Amino acid sequence: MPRFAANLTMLFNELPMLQRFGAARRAGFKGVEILFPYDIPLPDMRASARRNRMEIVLINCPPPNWAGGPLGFAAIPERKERFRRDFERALRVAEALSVRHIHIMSGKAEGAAALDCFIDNLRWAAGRAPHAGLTIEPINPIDMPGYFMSDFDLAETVLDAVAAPNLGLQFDAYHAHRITGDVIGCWRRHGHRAHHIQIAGMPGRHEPVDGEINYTEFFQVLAEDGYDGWVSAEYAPRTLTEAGLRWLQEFGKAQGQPPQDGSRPAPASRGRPLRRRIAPGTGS
Ligand SMILES: O=C(O)C(=O)[C@H](O)CO
Ligand SMILES: [Mg+2]
Repeated sequence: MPRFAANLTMLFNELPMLQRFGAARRAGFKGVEILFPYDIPLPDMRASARRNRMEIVLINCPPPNWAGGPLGFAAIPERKERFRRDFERALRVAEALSVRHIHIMSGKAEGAAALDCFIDNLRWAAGRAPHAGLTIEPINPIDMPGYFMSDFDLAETVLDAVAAPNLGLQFDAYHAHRITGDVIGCWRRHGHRAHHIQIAGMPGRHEPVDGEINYTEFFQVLAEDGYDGWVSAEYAPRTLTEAGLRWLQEFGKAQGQPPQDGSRPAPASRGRPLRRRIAPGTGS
């Protein structure tokens, strides 16, 4: 049964960040994502998460600069040092907040050198923090032109090349729709690699209701596949967040029975909260 998380960078932004943890708990979420955890004192975030018994499920490395700035550095050969510095910072935050996944953003790049660089950086990160859950996420080229990690088959190539158990696919159904036009088909091809799921409606990236993506069917397929990881709401509320949360009650109940015949690939590891402090440079 999926557990639902709220992306606090996009939801409840009627409130200051530290008050959003409580609002998410009261709304029925069990966890949160924070794309920009770098400008809030860690003790305050840790206290707010603990007070509301909310797991921090995902943070970004680095925060996406939606104001037209860089969107990560992991696939940019001449920015390797910057990527590794960003990752060390993200790892410190993830350890301090017991975060389950660090989403590594590729940045804008293209070609074989970018692919080699991305694979090399991910191998380094997976070895630097073997107990950290790491994800890569295909992001559609309409919303993010030039972004390197823009395709699910490319993500599979990278995941196969890195072959690290703590590196998985971040399956954003909104991007899957914009890239392939077939969320269910994309899930059937790639979902067994998914360590984390995000959802949003189309058009407009609002609440996951109505619109072009059939989330009732998607959640039924997740139930049949026995997906037991997190599903995070990463959307822009049409009005106040609370006014658009009917879907959470609806989908929180929708459950099927996973097939007993093993006809679907076993779900990949879904990661776990990062608890062990890993001495710098030891990889252990
Ligand atoms: O853009 C998305 O869908 C993401 O999940 C990134 O982490 C934030 O840009
Ligand atoms: Mg996403």
